[in-house]
Formats: sequence, structure tokens, C-alpha cells
Amino acid sequence: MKVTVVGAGAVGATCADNIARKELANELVLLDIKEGFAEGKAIDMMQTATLLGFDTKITGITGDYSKTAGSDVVVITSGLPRKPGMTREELIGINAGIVKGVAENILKFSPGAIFIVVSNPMDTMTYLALKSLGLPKERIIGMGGTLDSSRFKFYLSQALNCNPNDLQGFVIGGHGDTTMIPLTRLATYQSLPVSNLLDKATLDKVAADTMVGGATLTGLIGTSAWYAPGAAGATLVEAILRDEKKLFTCCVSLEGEYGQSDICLGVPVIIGRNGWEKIIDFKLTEDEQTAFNKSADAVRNMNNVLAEMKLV
Ligand SMILES: NC(=O)C1=CN([C@@H]2O[C@H](COP(=O)(O)OP(=O)(O)OC[C@H]3O[C@@H](n4cnc5c(N)ncnc54)[C@H](O)[C@@H]3O)[C@@H](O)[C@H]2O)C=CC1
Ligand SMILES: O=C([O-])CC(=O)C(=O)O
Repeated sequence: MKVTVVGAGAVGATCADNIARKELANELVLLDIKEGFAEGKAIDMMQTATLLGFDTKITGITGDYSKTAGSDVVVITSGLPRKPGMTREELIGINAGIVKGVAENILKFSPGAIFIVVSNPMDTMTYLALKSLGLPKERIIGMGGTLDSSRFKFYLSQALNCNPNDLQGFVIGGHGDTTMIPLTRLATYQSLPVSNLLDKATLDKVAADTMVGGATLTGLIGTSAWYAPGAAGATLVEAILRDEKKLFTCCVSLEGEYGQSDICLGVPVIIGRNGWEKIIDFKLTEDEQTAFNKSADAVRNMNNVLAEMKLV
């Protein structure tokens, strides 16, 4: 199997590191535009191979897409991260051009690839990839809800003082500070609804903390997070290459599901060797559906900017 990660920065390198450690691919290409940067990161990672005992061959490349040829999965992390005080949406002006160019270059050499889009604003970048590439919708996956759901379980575990691995919880909707929807009603602690264990005020705080999880880390670190984002990207690569048929929230093209069309938004999907294989209907309450529709409106406004930029 061959995987390419575009963008050898914080998220891309962490994603590649996780892919190599888990030996998800025998060939892993890390590509960046900055001269020598991906080469350096790849050599550094290869120098951990005998320490960690993995067999993946990692190659760093500056800009030469021919070296990515025949990739089964491509993870796009190229683009600017936000700084404290910014929203993800403010990145659209620079990142949209980068993501479109990268995606089109990748397609030339890997027509069969499954694309995982990470760059922000992710929901709109996923829509851009869908529209620019003209590939079957199942092969375009935006990574956001997988990370947000992991953060949701982290905050729940803090409130419950429990092991996060004993928790189930999903965040759907957009991957934005105000657009994501932690589904507190459906979260469970080993099948027991967490609402049996936490009062409403605590659950509301968990949801609010989850929604600004990325902004909180950006404020603390000075740039946005990478360990959990990189791990989330690698987790999706694993689910695809190992045909796991696992359930994650991912940003995918909706054609009537969850009441929305002509948009890419976070919903629960089964991930396997064909990309996203099925959308699972969580049967939202009226309030949850209202929040989902509001989230869709906000993402659609951002998607409209792509037309203004003449990118779709
Ligand atoms: N969807 C999600 O859940 C998450 C998304 N992100 C987003 O991921 C992106 C990357 O974040 P970081 O890795 O922290 O940033 P970074 O600045 O550390 O790395 C970005 C890399 O992209 C490279 N790059 C820029 N233009 C390129 C091009 N045309 N071709 C190839 N490489 C190019 C840069 O040289 C840089 O090395 C940001 O847009 C960030 O907002 C970050 C975390 C989570
Ligand atoms: O917060 C950001 O800008 C990066 C991101 O998407 C996240 O960590 O969730």
C-alpha cells in the first residue's frame, strides 16, 4: 500500500509518523512545497525505524508529484494554520488555492486515490475537493468530526473522572467553533447514557468546551494543535487500508441525508476500503436537526466564497 501526506508541517508530519509506526503502508511519501522540509522530516522519521521497529519506507519530496504516483490514500494537510484569536474560516483566502492545486496535482498521478482533506476551513475545503476533482463522492473524506468526537470524549472523561476509552460519543455538523454539534443525548459510558451521570449544566459545559477545543489549544500553543489531528488522520487511513468498516464522524457529500444537499458536512459514516461506504442515520431530535441545519447554513455561506474566488 502507498500513502501520500501533503504538507510536512505539524499535522502532516504527525499523521505520517502515526502511519509509519502502525505500518499501515509499505510506502509513505511526505510532500511539501518548502525546499528540503519534507526530505528532512522523512529522514528524521526514518531514523526512528530501528528504534521503533517499523518497516514503512518514508520518502520526503519537494513539489515533485510524480513521486506520489499510485497512492492508495492521500491526506491533504497543506495550508496555513490559524493563530490565537482567528477562526478557521479566516484561512479560506489562502488555503482554498493551495488545496485545489494540491488535489489536482495528486489526481494526475493517483487517479484511484481516496482523499482525506484536513486543511481548514475543512468542510469547505472538502467541498472544494469534491467539486474540483469530479471523483465519486465516496472517495472524498473530510477529517474533523473524528477529532472533535475524540475531544468530546476527553472532556466527558474529565467530567466523569473515567477512562475515555469507556466512552462513546459523536460530534456531527461543521468543524467550526460555532458549527459543531456534540450529541450529548447519545453519549454513553459503557452503554449507560452520560445524562444519567452528569447534570445538564455539566453536560452543557462539556459540549461548549468541545466546540472550542481547537481554539483553546491554539490559545495555549500559539498555533493550532497537531497530535490529535495527526492521529485522527492516521486513524482514518487505517480504517480505509484495513477495510475496518468502523463508524466515524466524517465530512462527506450529502444528497438529501440529514435533510441537506449540495454540501459536505460531518455525519456518522462507515469507513472501509472504498472510502466512506454508508451514512448512518442517528435520527436526530427536532432541536438537533435545527442545529444541524444552522450549521449547514454557515458552511454553505463559506462554500459560496469559493464561487466568489472563482474556484468552483
Ligand atoms: N481538520 C482538522 O481537524 C484540522 C485541520 N488543521 C489544519 O491543517 C492545516 C495544517 O496545519 P499545520 O500542520 O499545523 O500547519 P503547518 O504550517 O505546520 O504545516 C503546513 C505545511 O503546508 C505546507 N504547504 C503550504 N502550501 C503548500 C503547497 N502548495 N504544497 C505543499 N505543501 C504546502 C507548508 O510549507 C507547511 O509545511 C491547517 O490549515 C490547519 O488549520 C489542523 C488541525 C486539525
Ligand atoms: O483549531 C484549529 O484551527 C485546527 C483544528 O481544526 C483543530 O485543532 O480542531
